[in-house]
Amino acid sequence: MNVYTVEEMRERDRNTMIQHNMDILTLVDRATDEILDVLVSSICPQPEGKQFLVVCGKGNNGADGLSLAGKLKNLGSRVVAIMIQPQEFWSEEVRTLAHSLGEVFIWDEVSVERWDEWVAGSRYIVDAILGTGCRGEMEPAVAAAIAQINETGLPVISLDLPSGIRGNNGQACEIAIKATYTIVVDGYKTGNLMGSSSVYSGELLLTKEVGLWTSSNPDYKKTMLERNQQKLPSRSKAAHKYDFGKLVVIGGSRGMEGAGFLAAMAGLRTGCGVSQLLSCENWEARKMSFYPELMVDTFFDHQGLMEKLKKTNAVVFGPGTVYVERDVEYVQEIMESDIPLVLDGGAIPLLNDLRDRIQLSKHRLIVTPHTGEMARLFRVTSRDVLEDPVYFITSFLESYQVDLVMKGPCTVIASGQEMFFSYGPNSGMATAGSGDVLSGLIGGFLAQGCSNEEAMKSGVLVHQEAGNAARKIYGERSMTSTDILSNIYKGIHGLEQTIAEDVKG
Ligand SMILES: NC(=O)C1=CN([C@@H]2O[C@H](COP(=O)(O)OP(=O)(O)OC[C@H]3O[C@@H](n4cnc5c(N)ncnc54)[C@H](OP(=O)(O)O)[C@@H]3O)[C@@H](O)[C@H]2O)[C@H](O)CC1
Ligand SMILES: [K+]
Repeated sequence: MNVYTVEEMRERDRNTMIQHNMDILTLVDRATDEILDVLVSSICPQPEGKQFLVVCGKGNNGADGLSLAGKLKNLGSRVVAIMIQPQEFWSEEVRTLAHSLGEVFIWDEVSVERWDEWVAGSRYIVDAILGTGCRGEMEPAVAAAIAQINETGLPVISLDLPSGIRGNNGQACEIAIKATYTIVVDGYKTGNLMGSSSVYSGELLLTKEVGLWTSSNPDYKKTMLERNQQKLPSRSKAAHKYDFGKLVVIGGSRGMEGAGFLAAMAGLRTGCGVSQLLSCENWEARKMSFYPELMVDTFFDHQGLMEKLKKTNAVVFGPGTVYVERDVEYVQEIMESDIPLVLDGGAIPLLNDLRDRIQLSKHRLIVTPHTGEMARLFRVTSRDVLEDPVYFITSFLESYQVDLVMKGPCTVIASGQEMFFSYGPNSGMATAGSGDVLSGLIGGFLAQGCSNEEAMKSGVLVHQEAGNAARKIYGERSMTSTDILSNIYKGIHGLEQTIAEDVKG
C-alpha cells in the first residue's frame, strides 16, 4: 500500500490527465466509484432508503462529495447536499456536478430549523469540505460548518482526509472534523498517518487504486509497513546458544537503570541466544540485575569495552544513557569494528560529533530517535519536525547517511530511497521505556544476522503488536513497558503466523 505526499498526489493527478488525456471529472468519477464501494462494503451495506447529509467545499474534495451524492441517489438513498461557499466560488467541476444533482443548498442560506430537521433525518454525514487542498487558516464559514457537524453526534464519513487536517503532516487546523470513518482515495497521504490525524480520522478505510499515473522512480518510495513483507531468522533444533547471536546493550545510568534492562531483555525475547547489559563505570548494573537470564557486566575503558564485545553480533548503544563526550570514542570504536550498531536514547546526540566519521562504519548505523531527539540534532524545535516530517526524514538520511527509525504515533522506517510507515495508534505506547524495548528488539534481530532493513521492520512490527496485546490486557492508560516486553511473544507469533500463511500460499 503506497503512501504519498500532497505534492506527489498532485503530480499524479496532473500526469494522469496529460498522459491518459483524462479530465478531472473522470478522475472524480473513478474516485467516487471506489469510495462508494468502500462505503457499501465496510460502513453501510444497505444505503437504499437512508438519508446522507453531504457537506461539500468548492474544490475537488467537494466534487467527490457531489459525485458520491449522485451515486448514492441512484442507489435509492435520500441525499441532502450542502455547498459551503456560494456559487461564484465553485470550480467548473463542482458547478457541473451540482447541476446534475439537481437540488443543492448553500450553507449561509440554511436555517437552523432546516439543519436540525436534516440532521434528525440523516443516518450519516459525508464530510467533503476539504481534502488535500486544506491550507492553514480556516475561513469562518468553513470553521462554522465543521463545528456544527461535530456537534450533531451523527457518524461522519470524511472523504480523503477529515476537513481541517493537513495532507502532508496530519496537523489539525484550529478546528477539524472528528470523523467516524475516513475513506482515503487511492493511496494514503502522509497526513492520514502522521501528526494528530489519528485523533480525528476514526477508522481509516482505503479505496482500491483509481488508476492514477505512478512514478516508477520516485525520490523516496513510501509504503505502509506490512507484516507479510517479513521473514524471521531461521532456527535449527541442533543449535548452540551462540548460533542465535549475542546482543550487547550498552545502557542505563544512575536513575535510568531500567532502560538498559528493558532493551537487553527485549533483545533476548526475539530469539537471540545471549543478551548482555554493559554499563560503564559510573553505574554498576551488576549490582541490580532484574532478570536472571541476562548477563550483566561493567567496563571502565576502551580496552575493557572491546574485550567485552568479543563474540558480539550486535550492539545497542544508548538506552537510558546520558550524553557524555567520552562516548564518542566508544561508539567510533564499535563502528569501525565489524559489529552492527543501533544508536538510541543518550547516544543519539553523538551523531553530530561523529558526522565526519560515519563513512568509516563497516555497517550502516541504525538510529532510533523520537521527534524531539531528531529536532535536537537539527537544532530546531519538535514543532518544526512535526510541521514537515517527511522533509526532516529525508534531510536526516542525506545528512547522516544512516538508517532511521523515527518513533512516534506513526513510526517511520527510512533507509536508502525508501520509507515504511507503521500506523496503529495506541496511546499506551507513549510510556517510559517503550523506545528502549524497540531498540532492544531491533538489536536482537540484528544479532541473529538480519539485515538492517529486516531488523528494523521486524522490530517495529513486533513492538506494535506486543503493544496491542498489552493494551488488550491492561488498557491504554495502565499498560507499561514491562507489559509490552512480556507480550513480545505475541508479536513474534503474529509474524510467524503470517509467514506460515504466506508459505502455504
Ligand atoms: N488524487 C486523487 O486521486 C483524486 C483526488 N480527488 C479529491 O481532490 C481532493 C483535492 O482537491 P483540491 O481541489 O486540490 O483541494 P480541496 O478540495 O481539498 O480544497 C481546496 C479548496 O479549498 C480552499 N481551502 C483550502 N484550505 C482552506 C481553509 N482552511 N479554509 C477555507 N478554504 C480552504 C482552497 O481555496 P483557495 O481559497 O485557497 O483557493 C481550495 O480551493 C482530494 O483530497 C480528493 O478528495 C479527486 O477525487 C480526483 C482524484
Ligand atoms: K474531507
